[in-house]
Amino acid sequence: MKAFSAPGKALIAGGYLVLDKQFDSYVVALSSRMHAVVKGEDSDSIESTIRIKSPQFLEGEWCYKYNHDSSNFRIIEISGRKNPFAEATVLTVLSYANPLISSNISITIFSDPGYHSQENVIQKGQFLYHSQKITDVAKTGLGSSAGLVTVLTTSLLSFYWNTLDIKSLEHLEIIHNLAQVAHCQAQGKVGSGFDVAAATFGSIVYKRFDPSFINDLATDLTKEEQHKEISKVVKLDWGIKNDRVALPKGIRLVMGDIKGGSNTPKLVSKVLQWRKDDPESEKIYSALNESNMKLVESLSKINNLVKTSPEQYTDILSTIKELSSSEILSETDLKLIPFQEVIESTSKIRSNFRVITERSGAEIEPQPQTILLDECNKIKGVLSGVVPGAGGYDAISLLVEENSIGNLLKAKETNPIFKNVEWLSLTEQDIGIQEENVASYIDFL
Ligand SMILES: Nc1ncnc2c1ncn2[C@@H]1O[C@H](COP(=O)(O)OP(=O)(O)O)[C@@H](O)[C@H]1O
Ligand SMILES: C[C@@](O)(CCOP(=O)(O)OP(=O)(O)O)CC(=O)O
Repeated sequence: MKAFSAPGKALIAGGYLVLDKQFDSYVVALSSRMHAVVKGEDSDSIESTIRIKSPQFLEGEWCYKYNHDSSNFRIIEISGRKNPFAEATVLTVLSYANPLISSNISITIFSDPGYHSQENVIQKGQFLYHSQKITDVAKTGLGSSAGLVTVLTTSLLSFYWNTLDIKSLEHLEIIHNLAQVAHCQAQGKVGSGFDVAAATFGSIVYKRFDPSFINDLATDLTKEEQHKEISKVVKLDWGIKNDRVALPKGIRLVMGDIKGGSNTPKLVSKVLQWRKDDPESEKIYSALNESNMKLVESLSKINNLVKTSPEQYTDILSTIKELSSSEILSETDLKLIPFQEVIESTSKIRSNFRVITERSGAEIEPQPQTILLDECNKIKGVLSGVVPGAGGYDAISLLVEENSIGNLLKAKETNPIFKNVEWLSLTEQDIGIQEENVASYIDFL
């Protein structure tokens, strides 16, 4: 038996731009993780089974069978149940590993509470159990399918390859590329892949791959052809950027779930159409990119400060704790410059998002979110706040001095503007795929 986990994500800079491979984005990996426990044995039957259980959801079990004598990798789910993400992952890893002998594999999935709505649940240990099917439970937007696909890819591959080493960058890239293929095939479209990249590598500055790596994959192939095809594509250098990052010590990411929700594909299609139609769009994209990169740079400056002057840094944090963002901006102490740059670049990211909102009609930072974020900025210790990812009414992400979290809780109690906000109990955990101790899941298997 082995166990692995992969993190959820928040895209704090680079929404929409990340769809285009000329732009970098900043993705934070979260402490809400998707887990998988895998066990399996070889068998001498012609038929192999891969059973995937997700006991936190009603009817959360899918059993895929395939026949070793068959000329192609065709798998069937024995009771006709659908889980496109599980199915595409099984098929992709199977065609890559091309096992010579049959096996029976069982994988149990556990997802941390942050991924789904916490209504009508029973808690067992660290996990929440829902009374509905996975497709009927509301999501919070942390990227459950990317987490699932990535952790499933890792678990299955670890069964077929007992030399799999998730500490090796080369192996991680194989996991990543396979997971991207499976995720795009299950979604029926090739997105930017930032969620799968964060699930694999952790917090990163990310630049996407060329969609042709996946779009050009041939279909209707024999087993040998399919194995060759996927092996060739997985080995290629996809040219992505996945530079590891982490938020500076003492600065916490806080996610506020907004009771509302937006439809990412609809927002994306509006923005892409606007980008084609509006002659000003390239200028606006370029200004947004500049502010994104300024944010990345200022966070990196703060990280350097932590390393080079740790004592001074502790003093700066205790100053910040007492100030709102506008008060930080009016300070003249030179040591505060990188923090002022975080505030200014975030403010520019937001104003560019508002320009796109107005010109495209896609509600990325609609007015209620503007009011909410402006109100957050008045709270002492809150450095900055944005609408993460595609924006809209899904969530807000704040960067907060770690001892000031109490100020947010107080605001929720006293200020009616925060009525629809639920502060999620998660934070950054910058590590991607990691191996876990099987013993911690035994009670739930
Ligand atoms: N814990 C889980 N167990 C089984 N399947 C899961 C789990 N979490 C996610 N999935 C799969 O991912 C799908 C949700 O994907 P999607 O709609 O893209 O949401 P998200 O934006 O969270 O990735 C589910 O319907 C299911 O197929
Ligand atoms: C617009 C985007 O660049 C970012 C969307 O980020 P979200 O984090 O909002 O994504 P979902 O979880 O799929 O809703 C589209 C993309 O990169 O695919």
